[in-house]
Parts: sequence; C-alpha cells; structure tokens
Amino acid sequence: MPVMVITGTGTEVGKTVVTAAVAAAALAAGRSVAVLKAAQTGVRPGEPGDAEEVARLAGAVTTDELARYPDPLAPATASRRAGRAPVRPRDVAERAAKLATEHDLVLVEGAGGLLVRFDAAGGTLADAAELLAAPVLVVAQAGLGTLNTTELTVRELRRRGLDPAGVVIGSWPAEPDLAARCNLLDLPDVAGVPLLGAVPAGAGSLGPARFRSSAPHWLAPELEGTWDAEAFRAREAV
Ligand SMILES: Nc1ncnc2c1ncn2[C@@H]1O[C@H](COP(=O)(O)OP(=O)(O)OP(=O)(O)O)[C@@H](O)[C@H]1O
Ligand SMILES: C[C@H](N)[C@H](N)CCCCCC(=O)O
Ligand SMILES: [Mg+2]
Repeated sequence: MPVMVITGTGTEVGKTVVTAAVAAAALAAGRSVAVLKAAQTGVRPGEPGDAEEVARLAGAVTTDELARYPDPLAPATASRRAGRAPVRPRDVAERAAKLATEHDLVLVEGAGGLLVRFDAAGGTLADAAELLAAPVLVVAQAGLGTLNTTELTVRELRRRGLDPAGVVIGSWPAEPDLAARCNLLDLPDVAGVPLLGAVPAGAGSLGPARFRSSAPHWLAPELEGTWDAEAFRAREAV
C-alpha cells in the first residue's frame, strides 16, 4: 500500500515541512499525492492547518484532516477539553487506506511525536501505522539532544514490528555547530536506518516555486530525491 507515516522526535521538529518536501518530490516525479493530517490541534476552523501548509508549499495534493481541536495540545487532551469525539487509530488507518485507493502516495502526518495520544484509550499514530503496516519516516532535529530522541523513536517502531523508513533532519541550520555536523554520522548509526535527507532551515518560508524545485535536492532517492548523504557529509566537513 502506498502509505507512508511521518512522525517526529517531538513537536515543532519540521514534520510538516518534511511532509511538504516529500510531497513536492513525489509530484515532480509524476505521482499523485494525498496528505492526511490525522488530528490537527491548535488551529481554529477556517485557518490553514498542516495539510493546507503542505499544499501551499508542495502544490496539487489532496488534503485531508480527520478532526481539529482549538487547544494547542495532544489530540487526546484537546478533544477531551473540547468535549468532542477523539480520532482513533482505526479512523486514521481507514481514511489513509481509502486515500491509497485513489493516489500513488499517501502521507500521514501525526501530531507531535510517535506516542502522543489521540484518544482516552491511549491510541497513537504508532497504532495507526501498525494497522496500515506502513513504513514510518522519522523527522529529527539537527543538534544536540537528537541522538537520544531519534533512537528512542526508532526503537519503539522496531519493538512494534514497524518499518522505520529512515530519518530526515527537519531543519538543517545554515551554520551547523559541532553537534549537528557530528550527527550526520551518528544519527544513522544510533538509529540503524539511513539518513534520507535534510531540509534547510527557512525552507518553509521559501516561495512555493522555489520550494518545489529545491525539494528533490533535500531528499534521498528513496524519497524520490537526488540528495546524497555522503556528499552532504563531505560538504559539511564532518
Ligand atoms: N526547514 C524549515 N524551514 C522553515 N521553518 C521550519 C523548518 N522546520 C521547521 N520550521 C518551523 O518550525 C515550526 C515547526 O515546524 P513544523 O510545523 O513542520 O513542525 P511539526 O513537527 O510539523 O509540528 P506539529 O507537531 O505541530 O505538527 C514551524 O513554525 C515551522 O515554520
Ligand atoms: C499543538 C502542537 N503544534 C501539536 N500539534 C501537538 C503536540 C502535542 C505534544 C504532546 C507532548 O508530547 O507532550
Ligand atoms: Mg506539523
């Protein structure tokens, strides 16, 4: 099934920007793409959510969102506070599977990190990925602290029998410090999966045309891009 789940080591790590880059690269390769934001929190009705942000940056994707709750919190908490029904992992899996019948690629973005709860029963994006048997891409931060959170995330994916597709750095600084540069070697080592890209800091502020033409160069061939991890490491002088 052409579904890829996009999680991160936490919130604000660049999942949406990476989702947009993967979508843009897939569109450039001639594939049809749907983006499903499982549960959108912290956004009011009528405001653009993460799925719309992906469409703004990447172009002609189908956007979908199962629910949105106004409080900028975990979906389980935000739905409880709103007095509204939560999104369950089964809902996410069913919607993604339906979109997969109509698109070449379906990207499912969670909220925050892998084990953020969607409902009072403790359902998470990891449960949805299990139902879908979908690979999971992990978006990680560039600098100090990311080795631990990335390894924890990938270990949990493996413990569940899920396939960690790889790691993408959500926001690569223009002037990477020592930790960020060393992480280009250490991240794939501790995670045991390839580094599949690095999206430059500020990419989300590029104009859509520039974002779309650049996106394939931030991502490895596994993600329809042309990015070369070895060349990137050499350029960054690790
Ligand atoms: N490469 C980037 N270029 C520009 N801005 C970025 C980049 N990565 C992250 N940001 C900014 O950092 C913030 C968090 O990014 P993003 O919305 O992608 O996080 P997220 O991991 O999707 O978080 P959430 O859990 O809320 O979905 C946003 O304000 C975004 O504009
Ligand atoms: C509001 C925010 N941007 C995300 N959509 C939700 C992040 C929930 C994180 C919960 C946590 O891990 O403590
Ligand atoms: Mg997001």
